Amino acid sequence: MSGPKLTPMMAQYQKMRRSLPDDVLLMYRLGDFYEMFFEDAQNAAPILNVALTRRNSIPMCGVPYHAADAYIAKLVKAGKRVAIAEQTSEPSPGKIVEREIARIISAGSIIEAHLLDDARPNYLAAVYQMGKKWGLACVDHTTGEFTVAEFTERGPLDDELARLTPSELLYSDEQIPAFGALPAAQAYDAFAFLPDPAGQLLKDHFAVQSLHGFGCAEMHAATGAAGAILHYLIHQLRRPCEHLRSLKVREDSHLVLIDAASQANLDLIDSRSGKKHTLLGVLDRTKTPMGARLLRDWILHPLRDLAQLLERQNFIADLLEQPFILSKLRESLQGIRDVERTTARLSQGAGNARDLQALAVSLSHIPELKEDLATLTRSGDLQSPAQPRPEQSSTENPATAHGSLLTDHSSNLNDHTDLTAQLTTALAEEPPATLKDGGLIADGHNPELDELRSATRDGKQWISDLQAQERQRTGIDTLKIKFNNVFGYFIEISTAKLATATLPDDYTRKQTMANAERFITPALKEMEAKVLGSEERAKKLEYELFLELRQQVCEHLDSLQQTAAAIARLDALGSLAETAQTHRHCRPKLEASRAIEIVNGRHPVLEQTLVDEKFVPNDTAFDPEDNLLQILTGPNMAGKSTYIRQVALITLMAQIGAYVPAESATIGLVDRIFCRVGASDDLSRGQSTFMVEMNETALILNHATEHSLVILDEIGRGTATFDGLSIAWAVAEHLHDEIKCRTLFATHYHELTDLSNTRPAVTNYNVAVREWNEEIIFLRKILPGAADKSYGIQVARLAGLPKPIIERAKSILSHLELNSTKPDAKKRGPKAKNTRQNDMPESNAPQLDLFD
Ligand SMILES: Nc1ncnc2c1ncn2[C@@H]1O[C@H](COP(=O)(O)OP(=O)(O)OP(=O)(O)O)[C@@H](O)[C@H]1O
Repeated sequence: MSGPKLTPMMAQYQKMRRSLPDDVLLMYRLGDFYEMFFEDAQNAAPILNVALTRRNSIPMCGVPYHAADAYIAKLVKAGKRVAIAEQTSEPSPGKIVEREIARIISAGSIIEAHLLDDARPNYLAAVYQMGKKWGLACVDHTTGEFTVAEFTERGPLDDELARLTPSELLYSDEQIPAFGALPAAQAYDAFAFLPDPAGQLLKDHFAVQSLHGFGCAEMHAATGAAGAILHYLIHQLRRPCEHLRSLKVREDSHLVLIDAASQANLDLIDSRSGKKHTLLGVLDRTKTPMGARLLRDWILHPLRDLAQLLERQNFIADLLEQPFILSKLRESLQGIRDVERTTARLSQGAGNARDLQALAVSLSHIPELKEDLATLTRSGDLQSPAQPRPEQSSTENPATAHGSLLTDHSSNLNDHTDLTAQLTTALAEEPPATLKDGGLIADGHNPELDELRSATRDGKQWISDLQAQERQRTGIDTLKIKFNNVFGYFIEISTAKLATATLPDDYTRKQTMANAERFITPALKEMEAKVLGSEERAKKLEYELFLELRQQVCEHLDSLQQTAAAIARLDALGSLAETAQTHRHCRPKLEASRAIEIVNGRHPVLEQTLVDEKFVPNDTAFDPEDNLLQILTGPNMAGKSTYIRQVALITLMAQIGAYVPAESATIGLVDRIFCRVGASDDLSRGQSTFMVEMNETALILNHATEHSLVILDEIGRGTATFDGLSIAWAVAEHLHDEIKCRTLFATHYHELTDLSNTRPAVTNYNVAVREWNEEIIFLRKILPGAADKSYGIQVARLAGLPKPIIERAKSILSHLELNSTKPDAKKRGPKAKNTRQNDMPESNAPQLDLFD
């Protein structure tokens, strides 16, 4: 940056700027403003919508410091990282004010509540590849959650990233080809990822001899990533990391794996039609942000572990048996704020008195929660534990399952009575958001503060009494005592009154206004010094007392984190119980089998959002011996996709421990759920409809096991009919013969129904419709057997296709049916031919010989 000679201040700026990575914007405190210069100013001004000016030909822009948060938020949302340089010395003549970078704010490390979504975590992740291992580490800096995982294939790593959707993703700057294209990816110093320095940094941070205690001593790829995150937070972003207390290994062998495409296809947490139309939208009745985040995590990470699932189910059952306790528990939770994020913020030296107050309010509800749990335990004990509940699996021990989660909750809920009392008595009723302007601490908490406050009050009273005295002394009845920031207190007399009055000798003229004159007296200034002095001292003292209180909170960091986690679990389970109660969900029987039996199952989301129609329930039965691959045919719009997704969602809900929308259900636990639906382009990755479809199908064929559940909605439609049908046929055969997984296959290829003739465990189903006066009536009922017709043209008419087109289509259809060589073609409907002729196809090529 050549140009005019730099002032000492600009030289200081340049030095600081050079110490930062190029893409970090530097906001540099200058009095009441944060200023940006050079390219930073040019980049930031349009994002912030502020004027770009020039001084000595240096481009600059600035924002007032008191409104900086909103501006920083805009920059972070625009994907920028922002360094904040604060003044660290008082201005003094002839000396340049010293400045230091206080912190760097980046999307993955923000802790400011207004920049965050309460209901979702905010992850900073790192990935690292070592040979055939992919390591992943993930920190939620807002809560202190720190996890690691390792993968032996790249696909599951990408799936987990899709679930976590980190706001920022670090990768080694030597591994750009592997990770550079991932969303939010950012290269970071390769050295920080090396197992030795990374492991050492982790050990130093957690003050442990080895990482064995965390179960990840041998996970070098993952701990490399974890070490790099810590390095980045501490050394580059300069963030306090006290609240990162342990490392947790995410074991995917305990989880039902759901790949990124299936997650999207099942509308688990996001959907194009909004949150209301997602599974999370239906299940989330949580009362606290912690509960909301946990429930979201459960939906993305269903469990395979029967014991854990039964624990969750039993707890929900207990709550449902005691509806009074359920509503009491939820009422208590209502009063609890984000203990997890508040504690994390306070432990990082951030947060204000309102955070302390929110914490105190939250903690004050813990005794009620504990009481609710105690009542549940007592009522649980009254029911004979020797009698398993009818819905329970025979493999469980009901007494243990009932007790352990309750005991767990109770013992992890620490009521922190002393801390709560201390905070409640110390804090003012309505403290401000600022820290240094006073008003934080309640009267009666600190004698010195009380004295200073009363001195201020007395002084102010003296000053206000002075007005009456001075009016009497001068005979001017309009004389006023006023205050401003420049002169402090002064006496103001209108020019008109002055003309006729004689002022006392101790009046000194201070300022002449258009219609008035301002004066001071030694007595007034003396009292002013006392008032302002004590006010200043009081503010300082309040700030110190606040820091003391914050420090006390930090001393309870571990137990507060533990309490927050227990609240989150109670809230998530309470929410599932409430949903079960409201929507008449039933407790599914869980077992380690390959069966699924659902009576009168409903689609959890659609049944809540249907407006004109009533949802029609349907049964499902999978049996490993003779009903493993179900082929579902039926007209467009009949309800095929809804039905097959409903089965996947019920299975998934059962495996987060929730109740399910059915009259009864038995779910043989699945290890993975695959859901491939419809054809969609992935233009952003430059893939055609057909390629996306085949990629997803390949993923299923390569990864499904006999314990998986596979939902296929139309495969092979993105290519020529014969090719598509052949692929669909071969896929179905492979799933049935080789993988032997439970599969629901919705298709318009009616030919596929012939598979049931040669395969023992293939069963055909169709969605019932009725024809009436050329109209089609959807009955939404799944019946055994193949569909007899497609009704495509009727549905097209319902959709509003012009009449001439419909008529023409009908005549083409009857011609096609007549010309088809397949004996039962007429019964089954049209078989489009792979032809480019404009008029009727002439060819008589047999369609199904391929498979006969
Ligand atoms: N069981 C049901 N009860 C009530 N309405 C239903 C039911 N199933 C589906 N519907 C309604 O029918 C609409 C179409 O359902 P769906 O998309 O499942 O049909 P489809 O057979 O898969 O159609 P296509 O073959 O064209 O993809 C849904 O949006 C819903 O409004």
